[in-house]
Amino acid sequence: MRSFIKTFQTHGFYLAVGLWKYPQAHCTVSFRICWTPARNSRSPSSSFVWIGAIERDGIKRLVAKSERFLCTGQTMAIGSGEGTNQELVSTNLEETLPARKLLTLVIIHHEEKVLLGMKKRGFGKGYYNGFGGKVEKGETIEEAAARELEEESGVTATDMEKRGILTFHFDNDPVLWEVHVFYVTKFLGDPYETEEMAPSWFSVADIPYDTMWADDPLWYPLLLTGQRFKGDFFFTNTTTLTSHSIGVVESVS
Ligand SMILES: Nc1ncnc2c1[nH]c(=O)n2[C@H]1C[C@H](O)[C@@H](COP(=O)(O)OP(=O)(O)OP(=O)(O)O)O1
Repeated sequence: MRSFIKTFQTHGFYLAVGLWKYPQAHCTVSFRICWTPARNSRSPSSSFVWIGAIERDGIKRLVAKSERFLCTGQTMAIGSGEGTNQELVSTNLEETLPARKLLTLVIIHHEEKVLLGMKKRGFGKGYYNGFGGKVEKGETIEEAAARELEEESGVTATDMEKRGILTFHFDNDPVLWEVHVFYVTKFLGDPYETEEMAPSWFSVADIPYDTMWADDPLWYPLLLTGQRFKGDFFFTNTTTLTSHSIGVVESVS
């Protein structure tokens, strides 16, 4: 986290600005407060108080309106203000963040080979991919990853490790897809074809990127060489990758 708070005095007003950056959460929180000091305890000053904003994934939302307050010595009373903040979206921080759907993706790398499944139905049909799906209510991301792997390939992971977080942005869907990528080298059972996936082993040199999601060649090499990573991928028409950013990170949480 990076942060700063600064105060200024100008034309009889005080101004405080603060900024907190949370790079891992792609998030910046800022505020501005402007006030006039009380001249004495019987002569309260009034002013406008703060504007708060949160910026996430490049989208800035204002989350607090200006309010008038009265300040007498140590006592501050917040009253209804004349906020002129036209861009106000909500005073509830949670409501201002873009909605996210959580998904999992498990890649098995065993004896120099990678297990991929041909998706037989639904989203991504016709692509080879790892095994995974949506996190359901009441389960952790790790539980969802283990469940989806078993449901789609029939195998049980015994050394699952989270290695990456991929965020997918679609031009036709305001909801961001946050995919948590897990790496597995040990498992129980033999993979078999299920209703959703037909599994096959590929040597690393023969990974069929031509029949995979367009982002895959950008991060599989990181995954398969032991790195941790975070990336953002922007798609139009669901499958056309138009831009991306990806970085190696020390830890993924
Ligand atoms: N662009 C990209 N690259 C790599 N992997 C993925 C994407 N987009 C994705 O959605 N995925 C992954 C993430 C998930 O593992 C699957 C999609 O999950 P889905 O099959 O829709 O989820 P389920 O819960 O299994 O769905 P149901 O069919 O059961 O409704 O692809």
